[in-house]
Order: sequence, then C-alpha cells, then structure tokens
Amino acid sequence: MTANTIIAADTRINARWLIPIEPFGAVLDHQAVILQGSRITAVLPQADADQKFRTRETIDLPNHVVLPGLINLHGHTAMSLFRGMADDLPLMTWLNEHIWPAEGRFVCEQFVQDGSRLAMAEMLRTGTTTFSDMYFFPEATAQAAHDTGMRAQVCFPLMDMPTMWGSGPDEYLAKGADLIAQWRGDDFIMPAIGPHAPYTVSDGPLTAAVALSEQTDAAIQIHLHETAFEVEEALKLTGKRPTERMADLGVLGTNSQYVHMTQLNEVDLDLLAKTGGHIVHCPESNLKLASGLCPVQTLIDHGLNVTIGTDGAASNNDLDLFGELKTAAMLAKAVAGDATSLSAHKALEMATLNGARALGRDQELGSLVAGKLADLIAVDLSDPFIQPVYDPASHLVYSNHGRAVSHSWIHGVPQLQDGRLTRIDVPDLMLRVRDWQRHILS
Ligand SMILES: CSC[C@H]1O[C@@H](n2cnc3c(O)ncnc32)[C@H](O)[C@@H]1O
Ligand SMILES: [Zn+2]
Repeated sequence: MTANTIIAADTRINARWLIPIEPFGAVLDHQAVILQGSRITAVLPQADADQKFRTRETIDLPNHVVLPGLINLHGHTAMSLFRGMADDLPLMTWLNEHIWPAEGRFVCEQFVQDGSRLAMAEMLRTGTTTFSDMYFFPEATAQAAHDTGMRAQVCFPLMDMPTMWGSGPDEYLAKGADLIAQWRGDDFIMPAIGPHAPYTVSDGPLTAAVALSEQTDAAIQIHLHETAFEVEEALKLTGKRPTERMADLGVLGTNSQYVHMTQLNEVDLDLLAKTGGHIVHCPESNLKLASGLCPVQTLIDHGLNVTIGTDGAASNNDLDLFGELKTAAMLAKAVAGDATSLSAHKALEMATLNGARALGRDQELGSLVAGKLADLIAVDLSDPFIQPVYDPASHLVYSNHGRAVSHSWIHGVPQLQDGRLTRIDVPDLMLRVRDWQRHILS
C-alpha cells in the first residue's frame, strides 16, 4: 500500500469521544471507527481517516461517546413479562410462593418468544448487544435472538423437578444436547448448560452437566452462593458449602460462570482462585431480594474475572446495564470500605471485555480494536442530566442511564438508529405484551 492509497469500506462513525476499553483507561477525542462487513477495520483519528478511507456512509456523532456493546452475563429474559409482579420479598418466598406458581401457569413457548423479545427491545435500547439467558424453552429464546440479530449465550435449564419444559433431568439433558448440537459454532448463539442452583440439582445431573460441558465445550452457568440460607441449608444437608460441593463434582473450572456469589469465606475464595471461572455480579437483584453483598474487590484481588448481569426483570426490575454499573460501582466501594474500588473504567471493563472473556470470545468481542467484531454503541451526552462533560467514562457510569444510548451495531448491522430499534416491531410487540398482561391479570 502506498502513502496515497484510499481504502474503501462500508461505514465510518465519527465519534466525539471513544472509549475502546483496550488499552485500559483510554478516552480518545475525535476518533473514527471504520466498519467493513461484520468487523472493525480501523480505529483512528478523524483527520487520518480523511486521508485513508472512503466509505459508503458516514455517521456523525458529535456529542456522543462510542464504546463496545455491553454484555449482560445473566438474566432470564422471558421473565420481563413478570416485571413488577412480586416485589419486596426474599428469594425463597419470591420463588416458592409467587414466581414458580406463576411460571407453572403461564410459561409456554409463546410466552418465552414474546417475553424474550420484550427483554431484547429493552436491552438493545439501553446498550446491551450480547446477553446470557437461563430459562425454559431455550430453543425459543435462541431463535428470537437469532432473528433479531443479537448475540446470546442460551443456557438450557437443568433441575431435578419436572417443569413445563420437561419431565426431569434426563429430558432436560437430552433436549439441551440437541440445542448445543443445533447452535454450536454459531457466531451469534452460544448454547450453554444452566444447572439452576445447588439446592435444585442433585449430584447425578450435575455430573452429567460437567460431562456434557467437557464433550461439547459448552459453558456452565449456575446460581451459586446467592443467600446465607442457601449456604446454611447446604451445610445441614450435605456437610459441605455449595462451592466445596461444586468443586468435588467438577463444576468449578475455567468454562464455568457463577452467578451472585455473596457469602464467601476464605475456603471458597481459595477454591475459586485455584480453579478459575467467572463471577457474574448481579448487584440490583442481590439488593432487591436482600440476598447479600458480593465482595467484588476481594474477588478481583484473588485474580477472578468479574462480569455483570441484571438477573431477570422480575427481580431487578429493569435490564439497563448502565444503571447496574452505577449500583455495582457504588456498592463495591461500600463493601470494600474503599472509594477507589471499582472505578468507572473498571466498571466499563466489567460490562465489556470481562463479559467477552467469560464467553471465551475476548479475542473477537469486548473492545474496539481493528479486527474485532463490530459490536458497538453510542451514547448521546448532550442531555442536561449528563452535562457538562469533563470525563465521559465518569458520566457513563455515575450520571447516565441507558436511555441516552442512541445507536448500536451488532456484527456491523445497525440495531438502534437515533433511539429507534431497527429489527424489532415495537408496536406489534406492545400488543402482545398487553395480551399477556390481560391474561396474567385475569
Ligand atoms: C431453570 S430456569 C431459571 C429459573 O430461575 C428462576 N430464578 C430467577 N431469578 C432467580 C434467582 O435470583 N435465583 C434463583 N432462581 C431464580 C426462574 O424463576 C426460573 O424458574
Ligand atoms: Zn438468575
């Protein structure tokens, strides 16, 4: 290539600020991001882009900060249809007396299709481009994510009890193996294994889950050490803390993701540090259900990869990862007794590159670097509630909420343009949601 060669590409995005996540802590002024097909081909100063690239379209974002799309590592997407149904309750009362009976009555394939579309509309609107789901009828969630063009880790549920999705562990594992076979290797859908929790899955199915993970390389995601009650009951029933039992069964490892992780002692921390794996911090669900506090800084100090999730909209009650980041950053400081804990940049890294690492895809997702997949978002900082701007990273975590997200691309495809969703028919979706509301109320 000579000095004068002009390169043709699809799209040029001119950003007032760019937070690439790699290198850590960078905030770059007046940058251009060049997209070609599904990938980022260059990230460079706008003046240099003028010399080097000619693109089919140019999108000027003069008041915006551009960053990688956010990764929500834990949720139950279809539960958006249960938002606000049962508030102000502790976990086991919430599950036993409200959520599980409601799931038994209403959850079916159509519920999951509609509920996951509602969740995707909210997630896309607030800056999430990749999510993880653990719910019944995972084939419906996978299809809905595929049709919308979102990336999703779809964990099939595994429990001892029969549910509307199957008669018990053998059927869940057989259907789960089919789901893995169908989607394995797909760019968008990452099939995974979702044993619900230590108190709902016995040793046999957990051992089978580990074997399936080893055979297929599918990740395991499990709710773990969510409450003090869970740990106390496990000690009474098995003589082991849940983390110790998971270690003995081979569940702990670098391809596993542990959701919640409040109530950790030194033995747990040593086991986790020794075996690796990924923590999914869900601060708002932990607060709302009064489940406990996750010691984020201690986990980071033990070398663990800490990611973030919202949990379902029935225990949060929204799927806005920017709001979650603010809660996480505030809480980490209070729990550590240290205001320097979980800085704005660390929080942003948690919702991007750390999430990509947990999915085993940090070579292609999680930062804005030439060659990576084009999953990125723009946040408009011109509203009064985020003015003036000294440090866009600070605003993203401490002053923003997800509704300021104006644009997003996944795999190079526009998903949000000036706040409008391009791939979800919102009026049609709202009609369906209203039907469900009427049905559930009646
Ligand atoms: C097996 S599908 C998922 C199952 O999990 C339930 N659930 C939702 N939120 C939580 C939580 O915070 N802890 C434990 N279980 C949760 C959901 O209602 C489904 O039944
Ligand atoms: Zn959950």
